[in-house]
Amino acid sequence: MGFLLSSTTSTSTSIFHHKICTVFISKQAGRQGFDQFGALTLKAMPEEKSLTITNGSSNTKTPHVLTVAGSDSGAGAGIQADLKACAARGVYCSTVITAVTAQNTLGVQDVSIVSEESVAAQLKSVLSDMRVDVVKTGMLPSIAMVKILQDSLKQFPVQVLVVDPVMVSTSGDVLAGPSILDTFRQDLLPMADIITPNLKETSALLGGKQLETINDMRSAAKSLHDMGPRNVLVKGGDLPSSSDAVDIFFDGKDFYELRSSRIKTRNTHGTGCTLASCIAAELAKGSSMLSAVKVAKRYVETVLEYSKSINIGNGPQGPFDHGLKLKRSVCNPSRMQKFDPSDLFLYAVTDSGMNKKWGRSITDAVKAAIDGGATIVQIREKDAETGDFLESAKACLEICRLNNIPLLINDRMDIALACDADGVHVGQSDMPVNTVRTLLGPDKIIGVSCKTPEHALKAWADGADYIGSGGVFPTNTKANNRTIGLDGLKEVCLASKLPVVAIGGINLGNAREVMELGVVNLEGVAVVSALFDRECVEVETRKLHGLLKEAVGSVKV
Ligand SMILES: Nc1ncnc2c1ncn2[C@@H]1O[C@H](COP(=O)(O)OP(=O)(O)O)[C@@H](O)[C@H]1O
Ligand SMILES: Cc1ncc(COP(=O)(O)O)c(N)n1
Ligand SMILES: [Mg+2]
Repeated sequence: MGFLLSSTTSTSTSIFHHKICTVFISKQAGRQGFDQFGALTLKAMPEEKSLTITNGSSNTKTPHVLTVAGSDSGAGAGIQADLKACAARGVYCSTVITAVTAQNTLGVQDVSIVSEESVAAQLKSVLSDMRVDVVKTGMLPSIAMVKILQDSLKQFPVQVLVVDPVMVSTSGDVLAGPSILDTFRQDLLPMADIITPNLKETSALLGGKQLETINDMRSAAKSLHDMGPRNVLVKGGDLPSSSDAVDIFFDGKDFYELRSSRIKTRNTHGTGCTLASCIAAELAKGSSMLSAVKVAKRYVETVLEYSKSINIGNGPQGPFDHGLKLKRSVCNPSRMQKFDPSDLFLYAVTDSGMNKKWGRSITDAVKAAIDGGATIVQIREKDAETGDFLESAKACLEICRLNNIPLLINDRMDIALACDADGVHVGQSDMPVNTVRTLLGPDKIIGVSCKTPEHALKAWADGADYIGSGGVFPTNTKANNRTIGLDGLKEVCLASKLPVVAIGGINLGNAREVMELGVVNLEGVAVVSALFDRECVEVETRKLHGLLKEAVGSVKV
């Protein structure tokens, strides 16, 4: 994905742009950094006009955008897009609904305008109580609503106003008629810190001006700026002559050409609302205007690319996936069922050293363990490089998913997230369990190594799903690992509110003793050497599986 920004002064005659990866070029000198989408950026510079939000105690303030817009029943645009965009960008979003539209991927079927009293009351409710940083407007379907907004903001001022002068949807349907134009020009635009019209809206605001080239967009941005807004972003999503998606940003002094690749997709319904909300969200977080616009554009490009093949509705214009989650659950379904403690019955933990010693790949090792009856797999690659570890994890995950066996990653939460593994197993000195739970979310499996009843109780309180307790017997796999013995294991099991898997030196010779401890929450054994430091993993796993079944007299499918 390329994305380029170039800057020229308003007096310069030509816009220059260099399509070199993701480097932004500015005539102004500034510090370089990377934004959250990986693009090299120029940090806000002293001379750059900044709309930085100053919230006294800004460290503890939750950034808050209020969107004043119409509802879209198809949830691709309008209020629904604004809520999703703000959520995706980590900003709280409250809502004032100005109209209820019946919309889908075919277009707009009905518009019902909310009463002026209700809009005024909604504005008052939110603005009088909640500390709103940025107000973002979308569909304002009547002159009265613009006036109400103006009055409300006089009574309850906010620091920034982002105006998306919605008039025509991407589908071409009219959402605010031409009678509103004078009010937009005279009242709304002068209040705005930034306006974000699309080409049709730009043309309408300028009395029907033809817009066919990037130069036309540039002069239009200047004309709109003359109407009073502090900044103008003319969006070129619909510019037919351009193979890239080019927007022109003008701050009254400099023009910036924001260029990204044009994603080939039908799923562009709501791009305008999303862009404006994302700008508002970044401003609420304290960004300067130019950085906010750059991040928002990159966000739109990223979500369009990610969502290009999702399939919602039968019409020509589909919505996209603000949260970057839908495709994963459709194309790469994770194990949908919840964690089942009986999965811990025969827990195979890989060891890169042993696989190397026996000349087998990690995927062969995992496959053999599953064929022999392993009921859960953990990949433990202490020495692997991150890139190699990720590739191994992805390959093992494919095998595990085919066999409906959960795959956990030892310690490396980043690897688990990157490959969408079923969970992680952490030790006492790894990332704290409550942090792992926050980062992995409620659905992933988290296991913790515990040696004491105190560890076990903490694991439960912190949100783990199971504990691994040991080393039960002496083992070579872990240096300096205190052995707790069968008594220690039993003590931990009795204290634990979570299911337990025993670990440490367990093999065909002692597994029976472990399973016969007679504590209900001891679900199984985790094994490294007894499976992987052997010539034939499948045979060893099968033998251990048989022995465990005999020991508990139950069958694990
Ligand atoms: N196919 C696309 N690929 C990449 N970016 C796009 C695409 N379509 C629109 N955009 C971007 O989405 C944003 C919204 O633009 P636009 O579609 O022109 O506005 P609106 O949705 O209000 O009609 C702009 O930043 C534009 O460049
Ligand atoms: C309620 C509502 N507000 C705004 C738009 C503009 O949508 P788009 O971003 O597709 O131009 C819309 N279609 N519906
Ligand atoms: Mg659009």
